[in-house]
Amino acid sequence: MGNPSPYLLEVRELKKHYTSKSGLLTRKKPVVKAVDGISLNIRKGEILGLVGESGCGKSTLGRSILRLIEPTSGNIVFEGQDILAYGKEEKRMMRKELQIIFQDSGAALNPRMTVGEIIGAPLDIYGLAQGEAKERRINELLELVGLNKDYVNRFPHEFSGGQKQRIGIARALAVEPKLIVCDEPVSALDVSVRAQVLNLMKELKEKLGLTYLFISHDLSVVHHLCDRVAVMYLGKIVEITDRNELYGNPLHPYTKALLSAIPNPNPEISRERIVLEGDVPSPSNPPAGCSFHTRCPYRMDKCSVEVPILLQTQGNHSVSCHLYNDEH
Ligand SMILES: Nc1ncnc2c1ncn2[C@@H]1O[C@H](COP(=O)(O)OP(=O)(O)OP(=O)(O)O)[C@@H](O)[C@H]1O
Repeated sequence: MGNPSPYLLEVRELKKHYTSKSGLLTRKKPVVKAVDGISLNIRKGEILGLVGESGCGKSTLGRSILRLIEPTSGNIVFEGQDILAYGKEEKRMMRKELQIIFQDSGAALNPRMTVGEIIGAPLDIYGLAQGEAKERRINELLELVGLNKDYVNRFPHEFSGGQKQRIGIARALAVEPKLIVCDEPVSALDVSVRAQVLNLMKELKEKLGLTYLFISHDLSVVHHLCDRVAVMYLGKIVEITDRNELYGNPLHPYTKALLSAIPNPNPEISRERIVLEGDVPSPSNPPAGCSFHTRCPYRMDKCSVEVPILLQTQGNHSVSCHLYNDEH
């Protein structure tokens, strides 16, 4: 039976609560609500950006989608199948469809393996190519990511940061995945090579019909690449909409503050700088009501009591904030 849903991936009410080991001796174990009830969809061929400050739960969400971390509750539906219900073998096969690219590609590459061995390993694991066919495929993958096929016998330490990230991308592509979770893939790179790697990722997406969940704390990078953007704060999505809508008409005070911190290339458009008060609260003890209210310049009395729902305001634009919930 085909997949009647228009979405490649559907995440429903996903939670990942970590139970800290340091609480073993105390009566109540502290629970870190890293992902706390997230719902989102990704269409085939789309790039969904996921932004938010450090510690808001972006990586936990990305890794939970691949089941590299087991979620606490919720549903993850990929091509119409609930992947959280998968057993060991189904999960192994699922990893062929869903791949990840990490920020620190250097650390993710085995220093004792040659580039050919690194890229060839997934081909062996899934029995995709052997002998000459495997060699051809490795060369093809190197070419695809813009690396010379003569590099095949070199080791990771012989490459620059940008080249290592290209090797990581080639390894992820080896199994012909449908969805790639890109976890801060250019954050560790020099500014001069960032654009090259981002352009490569965009080209590969078009050429191979890929779909990305693109995690970044850098809103300029997300603007360059993504079709839609989800903004995350303390384990929850606070706003999600099309890229141009988010950058042109941000609704949530947190999104407005994040955008106001990006240097403005056009001096004719003056943007009010919103400075947030205080630090991000701990996800093991999030504030009651709207979790952003402790830092929000527009907070009202009800914000410290009631949790706002993620409400669709117009078209594709959803926001969770009492300022808008009251209007609709
Ligand atoms: N294994 C773990 N055990 C307990 N807490 C964890 C664990 N992994 C992450 N956390 C906590 O969960 C929260 C979310 O972390 P996560 O790494 O997902 O955030 P992030 O938005 O990706 O941050 P960054 O951009 O810094 O990587 C943080 O408070 C973090 O300390």
